[in-house]
Amino acid sequence: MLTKGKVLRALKQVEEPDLRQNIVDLNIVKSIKIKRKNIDLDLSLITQGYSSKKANFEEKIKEVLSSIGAKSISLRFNTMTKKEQADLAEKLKGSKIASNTQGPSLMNRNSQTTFIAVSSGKGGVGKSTVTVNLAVALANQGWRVGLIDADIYGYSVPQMMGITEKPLMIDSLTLPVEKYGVKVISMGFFNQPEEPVMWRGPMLGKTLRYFFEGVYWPKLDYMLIDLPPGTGDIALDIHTMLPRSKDIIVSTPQTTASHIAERAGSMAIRNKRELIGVVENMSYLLLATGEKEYIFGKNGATELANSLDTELLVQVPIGAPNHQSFDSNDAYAVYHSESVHGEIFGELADKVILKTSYSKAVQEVQ
Ligand SMILES: Nc1ncnc2c1ncn2[C@@H]1O[C@H](COP(=O)(O)OP(=O)(O)OP(=O)(O)O)[C@@H](O)[C@H]1O
Repeated sequence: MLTKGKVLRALKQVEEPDLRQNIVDLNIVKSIKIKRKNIDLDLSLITQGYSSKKANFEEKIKEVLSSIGAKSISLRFNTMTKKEQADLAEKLKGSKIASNTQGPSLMNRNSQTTFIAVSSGKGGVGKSTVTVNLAVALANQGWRVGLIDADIYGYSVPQMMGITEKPLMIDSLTLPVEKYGVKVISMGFFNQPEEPVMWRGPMLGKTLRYFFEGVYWPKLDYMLIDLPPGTGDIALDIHTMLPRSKDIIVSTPQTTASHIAERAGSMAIRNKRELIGVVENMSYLLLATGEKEYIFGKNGATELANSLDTELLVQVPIGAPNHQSFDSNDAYAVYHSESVHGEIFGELADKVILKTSYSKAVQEVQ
């Protein structure tokens, strides 16, 4: 016989896709009526914007209820009131709701998330391209990945990933936007396109802090941070906020770029942070014959890695992602996982996982 208890138990298997919490704990299930094998549910969606994902959600509910013997299932959807949203935001902020989310405790000492800051000494070398594609490659392997676009003035991640959606807000809590399995937050979500960001100094620090603490991050294995170029305030702020973060330095083959990248790397070393290694971008042209033409010279990044006493992780050739169309919604900087570039980023993900898992294991043993 179907009982409310059985139905609730079954519904606990259904997750709200943004918060990755079961819909019973989130107070989404408002009422359950059972008549023999017919179930009638009232559900309250967290926000209106969420309704685009309703289809998946409906399917999963029907699946779990059928599995306990329901023959007909009817669902009625509503949206939470402002008061219900505020209560939920409060609960989430206190992380009272469940232990499998990080919530605002992303930076707490016991967090299992590996923070990786991607920096470059100079702008335009492909730092954001590397961050985005590494994030996607890690997510493709099933890791839970977040990406903070900390380039507050020069944000480019939303456009690069083809994100047109805005983040969901539950009262004062912001939910990151998910694309290609990566949870993303960027200043670009809070501004109109082309609007210059006029904030300076303290506001910048506050924005960054909000990205870490005011955003509801689900539990993550990796959090990638796309730093602004150079060794300026934001880079320093991040490193003060996240002393445990590890660094990847992006450079191009030209010696000048490497020299500047070296400054970013030396800063990491001075601050006693772990350098995962160097990524050389725009290293060569891949000719139709399969040969590599090193048009900007060959040894820049190897020398850089040697001088920083670290490893050259991968060399990424010159070449744009080969999309079918280039309409404005295309993720113009995300390479297909089976392309030459995609495979190189897969290799980069493997190296990053190996290097960071090793140091994690060592930390755990100590
Ligand atoms: N391997 C590559 N081949 C071809 N074009 C590339 C490659 N890597 C990056 N680009 C292009 O170069 C430009 C700069 O890249 P990107 O924005 O990633 O650099 P950045 O270092 O993050 O720049 P900024 O410092 O301005 O944020 C972009 O138009 C990007 O699409």
